Amino acid sequence: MKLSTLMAAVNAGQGADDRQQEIQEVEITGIQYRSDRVSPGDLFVALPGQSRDGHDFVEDAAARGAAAVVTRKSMNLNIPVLVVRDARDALAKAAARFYDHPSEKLTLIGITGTNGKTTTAMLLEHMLRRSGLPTGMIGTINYHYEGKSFKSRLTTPEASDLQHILANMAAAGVSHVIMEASSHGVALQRVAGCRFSLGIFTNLSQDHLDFHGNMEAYWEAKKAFFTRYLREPGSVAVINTDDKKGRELADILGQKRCIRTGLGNGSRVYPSGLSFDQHGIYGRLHLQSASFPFHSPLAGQFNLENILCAAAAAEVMGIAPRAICEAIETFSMVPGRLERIPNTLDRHVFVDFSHTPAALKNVLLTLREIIPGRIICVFGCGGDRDRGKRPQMGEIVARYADLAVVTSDNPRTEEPGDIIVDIVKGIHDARQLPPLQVGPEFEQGSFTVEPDRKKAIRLGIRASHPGDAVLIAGKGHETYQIIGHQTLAFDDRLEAQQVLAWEMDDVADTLDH
Ligand SMILES: CC(=O)N[C@H]1[C@@H](OP(=O)(O)OP(=O)(O)OC[C@H]2O[C@@H](n3ccc(=O)[nH]c3=O)[C@H](O)[C@@H]2O)O[C@H](CO)[C@@H](O)[C@@H]1O[C@H](C)C(=O)N[C@@H](C)C(=O)N[C@H](CCC(=O)O)C(=O)O
Ligand SMILES: Nc1ncnc2c1ncn2[C@@H]1O[C@H](COP(=O)(O)OP(=O)(O)OP(=O)(O)O)[C@@H](O)[C@H]1O
Ligand SMILES: N[C@H](CCC[C@H](N)C(=O)O)C(=O)O
Repeated sequence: MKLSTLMAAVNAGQGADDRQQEIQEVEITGIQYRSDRVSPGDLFVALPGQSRDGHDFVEDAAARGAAAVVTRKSMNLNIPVLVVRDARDALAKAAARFYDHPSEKLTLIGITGTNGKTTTAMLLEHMLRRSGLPTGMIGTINYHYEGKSFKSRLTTPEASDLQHILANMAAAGVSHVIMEASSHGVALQRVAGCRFSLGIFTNLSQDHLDFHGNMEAYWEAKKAFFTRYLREPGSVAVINTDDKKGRELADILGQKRCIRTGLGNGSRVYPSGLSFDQHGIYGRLHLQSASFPFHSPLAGQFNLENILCAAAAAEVMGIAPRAICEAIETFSMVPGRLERIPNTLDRHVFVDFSHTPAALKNVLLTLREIIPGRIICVFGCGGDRDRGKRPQMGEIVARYADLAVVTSDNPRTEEPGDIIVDIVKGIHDARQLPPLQVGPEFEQGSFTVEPDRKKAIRLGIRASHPGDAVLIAGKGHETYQIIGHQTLAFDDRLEAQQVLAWEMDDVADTLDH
């Protein structure tokens, strides 16, 4: 593509360069925002970063063969320099133009909210797929379409990666794409350049304040997805109005543009006759055009909210209510979300991606309702992330679990012990216990600290009795642990399986003797 075409798309001025005609003719063969990934012929867009500035990598990009660069200030280089006011906006617009606006060839559905995005997205995908629609998905666990699956580095990919993925999906014949729109994805304009047909809001609670600074800014980012990016005529918002901020959002968007879901008055998609047990959720689902009985193998009130959002969206996409209810019945699990680790020891061992206070509380309350025995929670909090969550999560576990093992999540560049101290403070506040006691066994107050996650999982499972639940929270589907700058192989599910296998062997040995 000619550079002139992209210049028009991003509305760029030309910095310190008078070779006007020559520049317009430059051929661009790709778009890149990381200098170390530049190939000859690429347009390099220098983004402002949190720790560094893309401007510092412009020369690196040029040395690797970039054909032109987009910057926020004029620079002296021997390749064209296009100056823009907003480099993130330019990246998104240039990529959308370069890949020929793929979102306009697709029905694009964006899901935002603190918790429940992946679950709702996968449920909706299941509903559309069962009805024969060629569907793609972009989210935290991976992105996939037409039998192909790719690792996700981010929940919402950077704008140029996103446009590239969408273009590949459109070229492969995908008609509907469901994507998770994280608050970073909105605030950093990764989704600019996308045309959305439908947006879903699940809920808002504390997370990511390391990035947004305060709840108001976090809320603004979520809201902006609907007010800034869901603006096409005919586009629809599905909103969980059992959530307080959901109600606020529905009021802002107005009756015509949104479908309210939930138990509350005024919901257009709602359940009745509900019951919950170990085998899931039962009831009747009232969609806009019809109602049918349903059973979902998923557990808990929070998953009911995800089901209502996905069902309302599927109906807007033209799926028949009966088919929606049948799809709910056959959707049993999202990897790493209340994923049960099977065993013959009568222990209910679950791995769950709850890494926010609200998620942890909901999951613990759900387990309390469906599990007869005690609840043992093995958990930590991520390093280099919202510190305010830590004492809150400690307090929640102190209140809603019977035993706890406080351990490391992904410490990243923080000292694991410092993160644990923040968590334990919340436990003390809730239980008014004496100062932290570190030890291999459970101390008074029924919690212990074991920074090594492998050992912590072992401790948690070994402390359980038949009928008890062990919730290993925080890392869900993750197959790694980030310690310092290293990403090491680690999977809560495999660790739990190994401990359970040893325990089962011990039982077998005891029976043999
Ligand atoms: C907080 C955040 O989102 N940071 C993103 C940001 O990184 P940054 O500001 O730290 O970048 P930086 O390292 O300072 O570098 C500045 C610029 O120089 C460029 N650079 C840097 C080094 C180099 O050698 N060459 C080069 O060109 C970088 O590409 C970047 O454009 O810009 C980078 C490039 O665009 C992103 O990859 C990076 O995401 C990081 C990896 C990240 O972990 N983000 C997480 C927090 C995130 O976005 N999560 C959300 C939320 C998920 C949820 O809801 O739970 C997600 O959507 O995944
Ligand atoms: N609707 C919900 N409300 C509150 N908690 C939820 C809800 N749905 C799921 N959870 C909890 O949040 C965890 C993460 O769920 P899910 O992956 O669906 O959310 P997400 O928004 O995609 O998360 P992330 O943004 O971190 O990728 C689950 O393991 C569960 O504990
Ligand atoms: N997308 C989220 C996932 C957090 C998962 C948790 N295991 C952690 O590392 O804090 C983040 O990067 O903040």
